[in-house]
Amino acid sequence: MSVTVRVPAKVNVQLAVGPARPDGFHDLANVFLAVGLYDEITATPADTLRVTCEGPGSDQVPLDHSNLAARAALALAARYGREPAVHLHIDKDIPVAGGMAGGSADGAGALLACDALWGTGASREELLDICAELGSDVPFSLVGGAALGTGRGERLTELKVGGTFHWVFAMAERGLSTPAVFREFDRLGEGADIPEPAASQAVLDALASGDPGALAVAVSNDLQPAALSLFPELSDTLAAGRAAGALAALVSGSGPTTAFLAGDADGATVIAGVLRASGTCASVRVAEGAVAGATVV
Ligand SMILES: C[C@@](CO)(OP(=O)(O)O)[C@H](O)COP(=O)(O)OP(=O)(O)OC[C@H]1O[C@@H](n2ccc(N)nc2=O)[C@H](O)[C@@H]1O
Ligand SMILES: Nc1ncnc2c1ncn2[C@@H]1O[C@H](COP(=O)(O)OP(=O)(O)O)[C@@H](O)[C@H]1O
Repeated sequence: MSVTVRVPAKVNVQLAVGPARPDGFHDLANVFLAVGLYDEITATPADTLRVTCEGPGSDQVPLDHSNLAARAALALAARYGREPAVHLHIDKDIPVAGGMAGGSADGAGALLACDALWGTGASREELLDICAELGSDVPFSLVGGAALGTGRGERLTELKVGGTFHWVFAMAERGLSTPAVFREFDRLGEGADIPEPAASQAVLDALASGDPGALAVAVSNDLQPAALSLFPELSDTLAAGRAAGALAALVSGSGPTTAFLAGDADGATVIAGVLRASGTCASVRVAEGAVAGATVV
């Protein structure tokens, strides 16, 4: 018997970053939107814990116990006093090290898959606790939809979404390390008075109304200058998407994936075509949001 779980990627429609905390993390006001690019995680009984991965970028995914899927299985097994005897296979479609929470998706997916396979019956709260131990973005991968993440992003408040938003994502030739982007944020802000992060009412209202024009003027990403500083070529991708008619163009989270908001599905197709022909990115995908979080299929 096997259990397969499908988990979406995310884009941050607001990412407000506070000063570095004593523990090295940053307080955030992180407005997540789950979008329809998916990893699938299949859990099958096995003699010992084993991870395999296929799909674009899978050669950059660790297959040892540092993999977030393996860490999720180990955490659940430890909590329920059982052996983590499971083969976790990741079918990857979320760009690796792309700022779209692919590793987090695999962590949340493996947790849900093992819970179902082992009949653990963990409560939603327990699963969310384990997710928060695994990483700041992992709880959102479980929940999906749209949510405001506070603290380091792990404390979630679900948000209303009043319509479908059409996105285009441009994948870069190489990845960016999330800790490196936060370090660059600190370096760029040295000596400045960085305010405590707060959710933007304009972003929350735009999500609730489902109006892409309103969302386009409200989106923001405090990590964008740091990502552009480490990866200046991303400015060309952003410019190409804007010229193609994107209502908004921004770096997704810590990058380097760039995200383009379209007015409708046809607009997204046009933007995707222009970006593909622009030579400013490695590949291009179209996806809608909000979509559901980790789901057993
Ligand atoms: C920036 C965001 C935006 O959603 O995601 P990505 O764009 O990378 O996917 C997240 O905050 C990333 O979350 P996640 O990838 O789970 O990060 P974690 O494993 O918890 O932390 C990795 C490292 O990022 C930095 N970090 C992360 C979260 C946070 N609030 N403050 C931080 O300073 C720390 O250096 C930490 O050691
Ligand atoms: N299951 C996983 N899938 C992808 N990367 C993983 C996974 N587990 C651990 N990692 C590590 O996490 C790093 C960040 O990857 P990822 O989560 O895809 O990007 P991001 O944090 O930018 O959204 C990778 O470079 C890789 O070393």
